[in-house]
Amino acid sequence: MQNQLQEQRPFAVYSKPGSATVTGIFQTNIEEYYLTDFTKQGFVFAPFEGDKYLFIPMQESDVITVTIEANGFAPAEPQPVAINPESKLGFEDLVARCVTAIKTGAFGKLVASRSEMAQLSVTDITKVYQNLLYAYPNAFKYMFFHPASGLWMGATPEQLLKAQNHTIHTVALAGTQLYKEDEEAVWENKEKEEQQFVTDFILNELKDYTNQITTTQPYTFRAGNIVHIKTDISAELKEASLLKEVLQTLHPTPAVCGLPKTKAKQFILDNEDYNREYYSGFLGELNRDFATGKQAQTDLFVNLRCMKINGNVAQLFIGCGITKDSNPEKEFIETVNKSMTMRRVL
Ligand SMILES: C=C(O[C@H]1C=CC=C(C(=O)O)[C@@H]1O)C(=O)O
Repeated sequence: MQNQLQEQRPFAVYSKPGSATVTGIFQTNIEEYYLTDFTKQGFVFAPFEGDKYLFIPMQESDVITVTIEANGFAPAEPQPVAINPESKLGFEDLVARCVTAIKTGAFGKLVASRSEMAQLSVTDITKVYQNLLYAYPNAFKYMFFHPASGLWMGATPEQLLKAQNHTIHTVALAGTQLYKEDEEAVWENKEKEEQQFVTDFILNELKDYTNQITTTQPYTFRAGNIVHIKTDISAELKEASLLKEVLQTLHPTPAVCGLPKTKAKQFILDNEDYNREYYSGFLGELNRDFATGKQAQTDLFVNLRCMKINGNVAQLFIGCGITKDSNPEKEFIETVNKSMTMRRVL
């Protein structure tokens, strides 16, 4: 990884939820590749906005898979975050604007986000990635570098799309509360309704491209120090060649953008005062499982609980779903809670 960084060659290192292995795809040249042909095999890193998807093609890369050695790393509880009053007010104002827009009836839901800076306490970034690996076994943990994007890391709980030949799998994720040991999460009707809304949207979007759609019951799903409501959704693609269409239908998901999707995206671009870049984009394997070498396997995740690292400073990206009942201050606190996912490993 250090070599790739020094020579400015793209790479992706990642470990899937529940997996005991880490896979690395190391591009052997410094070319900038973008995804144009969705039948190609490689690793994709897509932004929130636009269709310039960074791509590390398999043919131009060395692939290594290693087993994670147990080390017993226990993430420390981070120091309380010093809250910047200006960014708190700015975010609360954004949430208030979202609520007003939702109340006009134009949106069912919007996702407001912000970024904040944090100092790294270690100089070796591979150590930060190791911490992520040990701290979040059930997330998709990655480190990605490309000269066009810079260095990113994250531990995301949200699958965008898993495809094995014709069978696809996605999730509807919404609702957030702090994880409490030995206590079952109790969800308010408002949160259950919001999550059902997301499930219904996905089912409706998939119906043109798929048959035999099945869903699980909504269940509580832990992601580090917080929990969400999740429904697993599976379906059969009418044709394998529809992968691109399905992907573009699902991205950006209601968990990171809002409903209706196109209008919500424009609202975000007009109202957020920073550039999301690759936060709330997506990333992962396209048409190949690199650990096993199996083809026709796609495994993509939404880029959440992530950060961009520059020297010893990390830019953390965090957002939350806003509905007509949202309270701006509570939503700000939720972003602080979510930021702990990253702060605990820095
Ligand atoms: C947008 C984020 O989380 C999403 C995923 C799950 C639950 C969410 C929520 O309850 O607001 C968010 O929609 C983020 O972590 O930046």
